[in-house]
Order: sequence, then C-alpha cells, then structure tokens
Amino acid sequence: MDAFCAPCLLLPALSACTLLVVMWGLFSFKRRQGMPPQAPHILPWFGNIYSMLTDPVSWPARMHDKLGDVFTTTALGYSVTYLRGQPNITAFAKGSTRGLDSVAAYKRVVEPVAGQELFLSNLGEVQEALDIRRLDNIQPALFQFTRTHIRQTLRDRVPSSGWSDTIALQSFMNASIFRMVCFCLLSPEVAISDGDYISERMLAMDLKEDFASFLIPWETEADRARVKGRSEVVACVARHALDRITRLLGEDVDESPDDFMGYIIYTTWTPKQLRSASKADLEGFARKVALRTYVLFFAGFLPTVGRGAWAFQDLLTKNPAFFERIRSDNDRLIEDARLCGPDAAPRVEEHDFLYACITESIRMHPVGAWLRWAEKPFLLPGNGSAPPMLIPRGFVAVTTEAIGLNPTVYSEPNDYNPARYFSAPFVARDDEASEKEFIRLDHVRSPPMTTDRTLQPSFGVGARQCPGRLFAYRMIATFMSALLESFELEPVETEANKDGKHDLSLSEVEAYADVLGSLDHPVDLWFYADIWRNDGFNKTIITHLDLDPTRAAGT
Ligand code: HEM
Repeated sequence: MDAFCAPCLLLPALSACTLLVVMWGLFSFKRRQGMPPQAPHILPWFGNIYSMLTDPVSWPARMHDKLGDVFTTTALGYSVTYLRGQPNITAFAKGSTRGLDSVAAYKRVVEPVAGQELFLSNLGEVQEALDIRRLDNIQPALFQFTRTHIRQTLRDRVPSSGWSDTIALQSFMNASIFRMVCFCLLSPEVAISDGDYISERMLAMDLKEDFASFLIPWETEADRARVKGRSEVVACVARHALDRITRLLGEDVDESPDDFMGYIIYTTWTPKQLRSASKADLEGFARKVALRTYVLFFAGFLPTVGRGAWAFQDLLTKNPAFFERIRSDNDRLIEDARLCGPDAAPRVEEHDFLYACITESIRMHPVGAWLRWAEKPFLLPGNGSAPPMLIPRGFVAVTTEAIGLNPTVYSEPNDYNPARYFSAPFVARDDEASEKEFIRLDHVRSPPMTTDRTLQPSFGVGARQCPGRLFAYRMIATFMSALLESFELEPVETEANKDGKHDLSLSEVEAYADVLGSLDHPVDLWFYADIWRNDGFNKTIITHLDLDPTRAAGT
C-alpha cells in the first residue's frame, strides 16, 4: 500500500495511465459497420466537448468536410450525431415527432443554466397566443411605447445640436426589446414598472464567459446568482399574474381576453375553478403562469436581441443601398401614418424589405443548432449513394449554419442579399406535406408564415419549430423603425473595425455565447444619433432640419 503512495512511483504510474488513455482515445474510434464515422478525440468521456463549446459552428463544419454528412462524436459521455444536407434534415424533421425528442435534448443542455422551471410550459399556447391577429392588434401601442422609451433613454445622451458620444447598440437594444417582451406578454404597466428589473435578472441567465459551469459538478457563485435571479423573476411575474387573475374574476368575461396573460389564465382554468379556488390555490395558479412566461422570456428574449443586433449591423455595414431603402420605406410609412395624426404609429407590419433584411441576417448568423434526443438508436434512411445508417442513442444535432450557407439551397450564400426572398417561389398554404416529400429549405417569403413543409433554418424544423418567430420579427422591426424615425445613425470607426472590418469578431467565448443567441458584449458597431427627426418633439429640431433639409421627410 505504502509503495503506491510513494511520490516517486505515483508520477510514472500517472504518466503511464495518461498515455494509455490517450492511446485508447486515438485508436479506439473505428468505423463501425452501418454506423456513422466518428470524429477523433483524445480524452475518453470528455470527447470533443471543448471544440463543441468553443467552436460550435466551424468545428462541426470541418468535421463534415472530413467525414461526410453524418458523423458521431462523444461529449461528456454522451454520443452526439451531427447531420448535414437536406435529405438528412427531412428525416430529422419527421423523426422529431416520433423517435427524436426535442424537450429531452434541450433539457439536458439548458436546465443547468435556466433551471427546471423552464420545462414546465405549454409551448403550444405561444403559437395561439402570439398569433398574427393578436400581434396586429397590439402593434400600434407597441410602437408608441417603444418610441417613447427610445426617445426618453437617448434624450440626455444625444445633444440637441450634433452627434452624441458613442453608444453601444447592443445594450440599448437589449433594454428596448426586453421592455417590448414585457409589454406584450405581461402588460404595458408592468413593462414600465418592472421591465428593467426583470431584464437585468434575465441577462444574468446568460452564460457569458462562465461556460465552464457545464463541466463543474458543484455549485458556483454564478450558479447561485442565476438561481436567485430566476426566482426573483418568477416571483415578480407571479405577483402580476395574481393581480390579473383577480381582475379577471371581477370582470366575469365569457370570451377569451385579448392580452397574453389573460388568455393563458382563461384557457387554463374555467371561471368556476377560479371562483372556487382558495387564496393558496390562486397563488399556485399565478406561479404556474409565471413559470410559463419565464420560458418565453428565456427562449424569446435572448435570441431576439442577438439577431436584432446582427440585422442592424448588416444593414449599416454591408450594402448602403439596402439601408437607404429601409430608410425611405420607413419615411414613407411614417408619412402615411401622419395622415391619421401627428403621433400615429407607422404600420411596421408592412415593412416588407426590412423583414427580408432580418431574415437574411438570421440566415447568416443563426442560433447554433437544432437539437434532439434519441432515446433508442434509430435508422436514418439512405439517400442517393449514401447507405442507411444506425444513429446511436444520444443527441442528434443539425447546425443551422450548415443549412444557411449551403450553396445548393442559397445561391452565393456568403453574400448578404435580402432581395433573394423576393425571387423565391411562394409556397401555397394548402400544399400538404407528404411523407414522401422532402421538407424544403427556405422557399418562403419572410417572415416565415407557414413552415409546415418549408422552413427557415434559423427557426427550427418540424413540429418543434419556433412559435415566437413572428413576434421576434415584430420586435426587431419595431425597434429599428422607431429608432430611424428619430435618429440618423452612423457606424463609428474604431481600431478593431477600421478598413471595413465591421464583422462581429467571433472569439472563442463569444462564439459560444452566440450559440445561445446572446451576445452580451457591446458589438463592434456604435451609432451616433444626429438630428431629431420628429417634429413636435424638440424645438431645436427646426434648426437641424434646416441644416439638412434632405432628411426632413415627414416633418
Ligand atoms: C430571432 C429570434 C428567435 C430565433 C432565432 C429563435 C429560434 C428558435 C429555434 C432555432 C428554436 C428550436 C427549434 C428546433 O429545435 O427545431 C426555437 C424554439 C422555440 N422558440 Fe424561438 N427563436 C426566436 C424568438 C423567439 C421568441 C420571441 C419566442 C417567444 C416569445 C420564442 C419561443 C420559442 C419556443 C417556446 C420554442 C420551443 C418550441 C418547441 O419546442 O415546441 N422564440 N426558437
């Protein structure tokens, strides 16, 4: 026993073990008959987790180039199979309603960060509650609200004469979009009173540089902060939900209410159940509503602000003609609105070209991967020269970047070209998807309205695609439209972005954050606000409009 403890023997023994492990790791992966090829890794059990976390987009792309459209790897003891190519994705999409479980997959990955509260929701109701009619009804008030927030926030930062200091777009957009989320899912009053409080806590859910949380089995300081943050969010929303339940009881309604929270309550409990419930029961109901809302904060807010920042950056830094077009469309919509009154909201839902720009940016900078869990091995059908393959139990993933940049789906995929959505054939709503047909990528106008058999890579596939996509478009477009209504914007040249290098730099950690759809760092883009473009808002505007009469549209 003592001999084993002697340091002089321990060291060689450890080195020998490490060497064995490395040799095993290097030589144990071999192509198994009928199964996907395996990506090489050195450390057993850990597998390729490091590359997957730090280089989530280009590492799988490199492996696909080397190993083909289907390959398997290991990460923290799990088997992870990556798929690429349309036939495989079709099989994946159809499997998603059968052998492949989306909740089981996301749960394994996201629960350590977001908590199990996230998976108590009824996701179907989002689709119903955020339908186009409800979004259209709320749109004018949402615009007014966002316009007021933007102006109030920037009032002190933008001098009435000339340019402001640099302002980081990302943090400004975070606040504005999260207020919109609260406005639509909770109520206008709550958005004003508690929007910022909730938003700060939701941002703490972001992993930032703390991605080691996935690997560390014990509770860290950051974990504790996240648990505290989310229980504060849930408690705050539950208070408002209880208030809404009480008002609903007083109103004695017999039709489903127009507001999102009222709708959830009304469609979950009958008026009789609500009336006969004890105080404790009602508090329990309110907590359930809060948990359901929390999942939407999580799934909806972070990807929307991340994609919104990309959309803005692409518009400001790619082809100036596209930005000019958005500006003139915006001016036209504002002019039209002014026929109805000086403060009337423009019809953001008619911003077709802006929607196409958002779609194009989301194609080029999608949120990571679609993830599924295969409880049992399943047979991926063969196609063309590729034989059928047995996919092992574990995660199955499709990297959305692989679709978005596939030249057989998108011509010139590296070009930012929103106009491509205007030439795509339009798929009729009544085209039934059939078992034999492929799920077709793209071929939808933007925003994607019907995605039964066609899809935008960035919003998922099959039965589990994103129910909040139209809501996301509305929030990004509302923010941009309200900002452009009042300000001129210009990117600032910094050391990092000079000579036209405006791309977000994807350092390892940032690329990871991007996969969760949350770029918490200020992006490489800054904006100045120039003249106040809206009459009646600030008297000094007249001077500024005199200085630049070409931008005086609508005043
Ligand atoms: C630009 C913004 C957004 C992007 C890029 C995005 C993307 C996605 C993606 C890729 C999925 C997974 C699909 C799959 O695995 O097949 C998803 C699911 C989901 N998204 Fe979004 N999303 C966005 C905004 C929103 C918003 C605003 C909401 C709601 C307020 C929302 C709610 C959800 C929900 C509830 C799911 C889970 C659906 C299910 O499993 O049935 N998302 N989203």
